[in-house]
Amino acid sequence: MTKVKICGLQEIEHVRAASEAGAAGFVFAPSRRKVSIEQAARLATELPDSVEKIGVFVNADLDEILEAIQKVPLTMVQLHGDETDDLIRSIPVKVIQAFSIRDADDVRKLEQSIADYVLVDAPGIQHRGGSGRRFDWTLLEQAVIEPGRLIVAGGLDTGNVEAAISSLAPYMVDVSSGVETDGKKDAEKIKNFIKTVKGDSMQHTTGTKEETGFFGRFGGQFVPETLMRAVKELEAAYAEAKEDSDFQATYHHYLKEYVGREQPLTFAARLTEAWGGPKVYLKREDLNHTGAHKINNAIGQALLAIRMGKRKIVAETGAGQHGVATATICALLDLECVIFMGEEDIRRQQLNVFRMKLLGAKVESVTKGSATLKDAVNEALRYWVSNVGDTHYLIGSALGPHPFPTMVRDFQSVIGKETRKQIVEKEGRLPDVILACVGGGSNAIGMFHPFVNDEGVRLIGVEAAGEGVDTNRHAATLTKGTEGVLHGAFMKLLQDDNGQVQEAHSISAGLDYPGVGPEHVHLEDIGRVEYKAVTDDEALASVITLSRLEGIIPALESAHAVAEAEKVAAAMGPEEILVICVSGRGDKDMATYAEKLEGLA
Ligand SMILES: O=C(O)c1ccccc1NCC(=O)[C@H](O)[C@H](O)COP(=O)(O)O
Repeated sequence: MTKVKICGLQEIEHVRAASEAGAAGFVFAPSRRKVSIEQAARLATELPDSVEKIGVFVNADLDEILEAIQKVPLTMVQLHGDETDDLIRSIPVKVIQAFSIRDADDVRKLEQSIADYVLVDAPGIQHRGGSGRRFDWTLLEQAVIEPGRLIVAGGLDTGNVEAAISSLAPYMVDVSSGVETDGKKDAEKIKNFIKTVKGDSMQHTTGTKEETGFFGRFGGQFVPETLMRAVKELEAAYAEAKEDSDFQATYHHYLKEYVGREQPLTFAARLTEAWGGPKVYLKREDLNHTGAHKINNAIGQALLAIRMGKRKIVAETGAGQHGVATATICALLDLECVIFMGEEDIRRQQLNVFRMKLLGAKVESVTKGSATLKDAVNEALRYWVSNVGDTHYLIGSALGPHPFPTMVRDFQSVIGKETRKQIVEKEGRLPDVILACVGGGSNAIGMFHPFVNDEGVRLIGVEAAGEGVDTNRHAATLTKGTEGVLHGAFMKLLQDDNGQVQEAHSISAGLDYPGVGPEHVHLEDIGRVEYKAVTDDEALASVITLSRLEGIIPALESAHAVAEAEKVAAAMGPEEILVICVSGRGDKDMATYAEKLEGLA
């Protein structure tokens, strides 16, 4: 499906109108539409991650382009001048090279372009682009250029864009003048242009229909009638909050002042040397207040609950990290807090149980089923059904009925956004490989989401193989599971032939879950993310590796990502870059480490 770029944005209301487009353009070249880097950075915060942020330059020097990539941050760069191939090669994000089309010679020039995309435009009048004029599309009939690289611009509007698409079949259409009235952007025209191009099929471009809660075929709202009202209320409240700059500012205030963000992307020098392959970087979610990534989501949802007038929170917890994060934020914001936790996990995570109680939460022990995370989610959902009037269910992973998977992903995307900015600052380019552990999948989806459109970045999720994926004691849902409904969403899960949910096993309580977030299932389905499984023993060995080489004792969950990273690194070269998300620290796992690693540690 053809993507839309709205170019020359300068005002917040127009940026918001462009939020359903595939791309937004900021002009840094001389023009009446010119913006400063600082202005573009402010405007870009209004756009969802799914929208490409494109900087338009005319013969700018590399330093200016790099500064804008870093500060806005830009995901693509559009060059409208006489830029050299050397400059194009030095740019660490995807590049669009613009060509003015007057005759067949111009068409031959664009065929030689080394850029990722070529943009065809009418010759400028006062400036190099944004003229509002069309060029002769028939000149492109003989052009040798893959449609997947072609972007059409120049004099497009709602009246002619369908004809441009049917005659040129481009990857993207680009408009500026055609969505303006009296030389200023017009929000209605922007929305109409997007609607005209995308029509009813708008949601299919990424293979997701997030506003209806589906990622491809996965997700949805499979809940009893008694919960439907609460789920719909939450959906509407989150849709509003997401667009509300005051809500976003409050959320980011807590991330900075309370959680301690941004967290470093630490270069792991000794690990790099020991593995003898790529440069290894660690994204340090272990340094967050409360010790793991879980607090990023707990803060967002607690603020949303208050916005909805709900001052009681129910949550589930496996390893206890989400329970502690929830109890912490409830203490801070004076909310009543009930946490459901499996009896088996209470035994494994004594320290976190005490922390939750100390913070004022009520911890309810769940003895049903395997007495682990799945059973805790069941009980938390039951509690929510009975108390839905004044209680918010603060789910801890990218699971559950819509809007939970999208909402949790959005709150956790701070991990990937920071990583993206930091690696460009440190290395001037994006990494080759990123790994994160997957239980329900929240740290992984938060890390992966800002990179999903970067085809050159290999994304690897690591599940728990427990005692081996060929035994019946593992939690490798994506590797071994089959499609079905669990906890309100269509996903992959471990189930028997009668659809009965099977018990999962992992030494790590946070990965010990028989389902997985629906967006991960979709990303596996379309082949964008690879999912691997690591055994209990391999994870334990990596706890020692990271502790001894970097002085970082990881959580058992994060150690799974480290173990797979070691295997992946073996096939990589020294010029390559690998990033591991260290989702949490190992304090909570000390009893397990003392028992299992005695004699080794
Ligand atoms: O918009 C400008 O003023 C501009 C100035 C210098 C270089 C590029 C510029 N704009 C790029 C674009 O807006 C689009 O790529 C395209 O040219 C839009 O064309 P149109 O819809 O005809 O305004």
